[in-house]
Amino acid sequence: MSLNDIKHIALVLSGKGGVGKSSVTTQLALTLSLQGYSVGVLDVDLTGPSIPRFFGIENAKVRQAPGGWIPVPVHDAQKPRDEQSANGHTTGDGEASQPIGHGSLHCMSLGFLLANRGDAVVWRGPKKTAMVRQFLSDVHWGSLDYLLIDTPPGTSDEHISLVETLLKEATPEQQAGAVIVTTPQAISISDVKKEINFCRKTGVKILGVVENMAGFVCPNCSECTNVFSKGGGEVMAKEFEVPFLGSVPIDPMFIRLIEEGKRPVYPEGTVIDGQTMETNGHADGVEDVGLLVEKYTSCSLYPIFDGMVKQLVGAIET
Ligand SMILES: Nc1ncnc2c1ncn2[C@@H]1O[C@H](COP(=O)(O)OP(=O)(O)OP(=O)(O)O)[C@@H](O)[C@H]1O
Ligand code: SF4
Repeated sequence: MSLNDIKHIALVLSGKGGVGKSSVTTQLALTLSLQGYSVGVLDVDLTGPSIPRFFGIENAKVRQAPGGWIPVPVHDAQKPRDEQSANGHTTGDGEASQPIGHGSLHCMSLGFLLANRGDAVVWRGPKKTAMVRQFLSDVHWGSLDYLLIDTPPGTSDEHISLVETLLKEATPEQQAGAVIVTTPQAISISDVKKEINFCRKTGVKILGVVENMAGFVCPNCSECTNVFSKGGGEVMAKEFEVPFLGSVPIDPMFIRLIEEGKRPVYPEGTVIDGQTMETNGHADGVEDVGLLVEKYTSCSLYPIFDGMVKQLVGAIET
């Protein structure tokens, strides 16, 4: 089975669309890999598979091997985790880790297989469930520390059967639990209450709640203004006795990071601003991993996710 060599599998859930579930999945995955873990991202958000776009690999082609699909590499490991000193990449309390090496990051998404982006939206429940089952059995992930699964937003019966399908394929030891993403607006908060009930009904452990789009980071002075009331996620997490993982503001730089996410294709040895671009060949041609990591770690959201990931890893691995 393709999930055999995966240590921990975590779901990313949201009660409604557009709250930043895919963004949070992308950032958790990038941060985990920058902390040295080998990571896979499975995008089963069949209503709008956006993860390939967020990683800048939407034109990648999935390779078919004799028993299944080969996931698309976002980047390969630069330095295996066991070569990093135990605390060597931590700069101190509250400071983000310095990425002195990183683990591998691979992605599989329905988006790679659809000829037409709107195709999956009109599928009926059983077809979606069959597709998810195939994703779980036919992708060659190899050995992974973490597999993050970006799920479709909602708590309908269809979602319950989808999550049940996911859980059936993983052993209880592999099932780390779910991260719930919300925004500070009341409607989204009430949706997250449904999501908590959903997890309790399906037997999924809740790893914690992330409050996304809590405030706006000014691109001129980096001041963070709370556009909507902030803190609802934390209050609600307390009320339901689930961990609160943190608040993430809107940072326009993150949007640029995605819009400019398409990695330029440099011929070997191209020099830009006095720097020779490093290249490595992948399914989508040649990609510049250094640029992706550099852009990501310079965004104001990176230290927030760095702290969040340490909290999550602590909760999962202890
Ligand atoms: N913290 C943030 N700062 C800046 N932009 C953000 C942030 N979070 C999300 N966005 C932007 O908001 C938009 C919606 O985010 P995203 O696609 O992650 O939401 P979603 O909940 O996965 O949506 P869907 O349900 O459609 O899959 C994206 O364009 C994303 O770039
Ligand atoms: S936060 Fe300050 S610098 Fe930024 S837009 Fe507002 S007034 Fe201008």
